[in-house]
Amino acid sequence: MSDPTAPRPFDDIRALVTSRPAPDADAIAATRAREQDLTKPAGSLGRLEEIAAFVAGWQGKAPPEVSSPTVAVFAANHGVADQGVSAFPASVTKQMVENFRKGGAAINQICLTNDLALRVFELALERPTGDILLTDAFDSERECAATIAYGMEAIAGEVDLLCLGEMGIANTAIAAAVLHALYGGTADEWVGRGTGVSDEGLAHKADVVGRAVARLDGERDPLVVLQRVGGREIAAMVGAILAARQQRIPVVVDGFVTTAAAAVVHAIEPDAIAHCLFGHVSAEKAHRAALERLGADPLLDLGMRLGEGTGAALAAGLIRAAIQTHRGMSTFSDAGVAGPGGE
Ligand SMILES: O=C(O)c1ccc[n+]([C@@H]2O[C@H](COP(=O)([O-])O)[C@@H](O)[C@H]2O)c1
Ligand SMILES: Cc1cc2nc[nH]c2cc1C
Repeated sequence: MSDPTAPRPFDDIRALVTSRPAPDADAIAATRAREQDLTKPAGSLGRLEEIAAFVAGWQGKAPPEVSSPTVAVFAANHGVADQGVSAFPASVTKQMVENFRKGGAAINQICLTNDLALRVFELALERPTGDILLTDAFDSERECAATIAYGMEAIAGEVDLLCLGEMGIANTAIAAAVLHALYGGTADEWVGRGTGVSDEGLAHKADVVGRAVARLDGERDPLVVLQRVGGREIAAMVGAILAARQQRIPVVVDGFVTTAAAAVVHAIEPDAIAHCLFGHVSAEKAHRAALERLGADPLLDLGMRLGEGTGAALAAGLIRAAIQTHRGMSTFSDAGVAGPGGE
């Protein structure tokens, strides 16, 4: 028998979603008005113009400003790696974290290119979550909620644009399980090659994910799905997305695995990811289908499938350009340039 007086940590998370702030309509209107006066034909910067208004709305600031953009990478290990669902051994997660710290990974170079701060969060790598084929990932609601709360640290200090990424061998199987549990269909539809499994490996991965999700008996509560077939980096990214919303910080989501975190939040309340931009569509097979479920239109499509926040960090360069053009360009009258139909 469950104790009806026991604390329900997921209720606190649901309450946080309910109390979310809305974008600032005045800041959006002021940004759109200035955009019309800048020395270019109206609309000619395309999506960059929408991005400037989007950032202004969440920041409640016109003109919008991005001076402390940050990439947060959450690293975790997964018991399901024991089932042979990745092309790489689980030890690579920790080794890549060391590589991030020494500056030798792709994400370090993209952060240098786009002048982004990098924060790496290690989530108990020596203690993988439960193997979802056999048991729940998190032992309890409390442990899952604590990991969500830990992810809220991503925005501590000065952060005005948050790019989210992850590192975790076997986590494309975990992301596929979460999406399969939330959206139904078949496991085949949601699994892809991740780090590069063979045809045979792909069929085995689909079998493992299908059987893991079958354990749920149709359970679709997003936080329960996260607890039972999710993982620590996905839980932490859920927390980061929720905390950023409370602080009105726009978020840039990375690839397939990060999108699974956004999908959990969206399944609680679709509007709760309204402050998120989607950096790219990954080459992981089911990423496009997941983005469609979220109504997301990714900024880039470069055939990347790395994770680490690389797609989000590349897109942050575009977002920086959107803000810089909006802030720095002259108006027609200041520059002495004739406006449409003018002298
Ligand atoms: O997010 C993506 O789009 C993505 C697609 C393929 C691979 N990954 C990365 O590769 C790792 C997971 O792949 P796997 O094959 O071990 O499940 C993990 O570290 C992810 O960051 C990430
Ligand atoms: C080498 C390597 C780097 C990664 N970065 C993100 N996921 C990764 C997986 C592997 C295997």
